[in-house]
Amino acid sequence: MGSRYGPAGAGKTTFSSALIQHLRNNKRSCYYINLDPAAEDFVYEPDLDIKDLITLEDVMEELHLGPNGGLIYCFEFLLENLDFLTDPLENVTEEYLIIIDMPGQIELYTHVPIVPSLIKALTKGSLNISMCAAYLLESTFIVDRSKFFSGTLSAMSAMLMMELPHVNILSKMDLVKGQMARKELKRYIDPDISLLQDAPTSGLVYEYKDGLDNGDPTDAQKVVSGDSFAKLNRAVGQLIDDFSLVSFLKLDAQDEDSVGAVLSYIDDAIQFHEAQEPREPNDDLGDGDMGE
Ligand SMILES: Nc1nc2c(ncn2[C@@H]2O[C@H](COP(=O)(O)OP(=O)(O)OP(=O)(O)O)[C@@H](O)[C@H]2O)c(=O)[nH]1
Repeated sequence: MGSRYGPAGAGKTTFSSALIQHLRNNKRSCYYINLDPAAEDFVYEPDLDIKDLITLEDVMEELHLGPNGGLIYCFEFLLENLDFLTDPLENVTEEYLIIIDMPGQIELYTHVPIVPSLIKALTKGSLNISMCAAYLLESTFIVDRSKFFSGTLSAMSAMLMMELPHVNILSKMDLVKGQMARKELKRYIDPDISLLQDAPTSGLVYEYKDGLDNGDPTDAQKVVSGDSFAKLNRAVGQLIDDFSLVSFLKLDAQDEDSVGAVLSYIDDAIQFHEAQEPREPNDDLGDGDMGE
């Protein structure tokens, strides 16, 4: 099973459609699930759509919630009604690739334990599905290095939270192809932290009295610029380098070879995961416990 997520507009739904087309062309079965309660236009109608359970529009209107609060509510509701998702999946056999298209809001993967609970429901128990997460970051972020590294950090944070085989993808490669030398592009595919160290150090960092951040910059005891940013960039770069976890696959959703290449990485990640010894369940650990 592949689950697609990443920032809004990164190309998740387009990739899902391209993947379905590719699977069809290669006579492979797939089962397409939409878990974005605000998604509307689909090239391929989902086999299962969260909107048949709950829609973001209804939640925002009836509960007077904003889009982010509404989205969290929709997912909490889904967790309370998990049969909606798990019952149909009981009948989906192993040869199917299940594609789950997820909403773009990154909060869902980094701030609240909703997605890990969902993953647990699908990977454990009678379903026992082998999952792989695919994180899409738009390649045009490359033009702004800070934005690119911020996306890289989000990918890392989500990887740690989800604890799944994970592929990171730079989407919309057709938009940057030809605009950047291959050698330069390679520095983003396997992030080269010196890119971050070279990043501009303009901007301000505020330090608050007694470390108290009341959100009001006028209270700042000391305003630091330049050097502090350079130091922060170095520390963040070191963190990314130390983990050595983040590298990107290139995707142009309009190019079938590119879609096929990404899919083969996803297949490999799933197979590799399946070949691993199943982890012993540890019932002593609560849901919030990160384990070892
Ligand atoms: N040039 C180019 N455009 C793309 C590609 N993939 C997606 N797009 C465009 O990017 C826009 C957003 O794509 P979506 O697939 O809707 O992105 P998403 O991540 O599902 O968006 P949300 O569901 O809003 O989070 C659309 O206009 C797509 O046509 C690509 O590989 N190349």
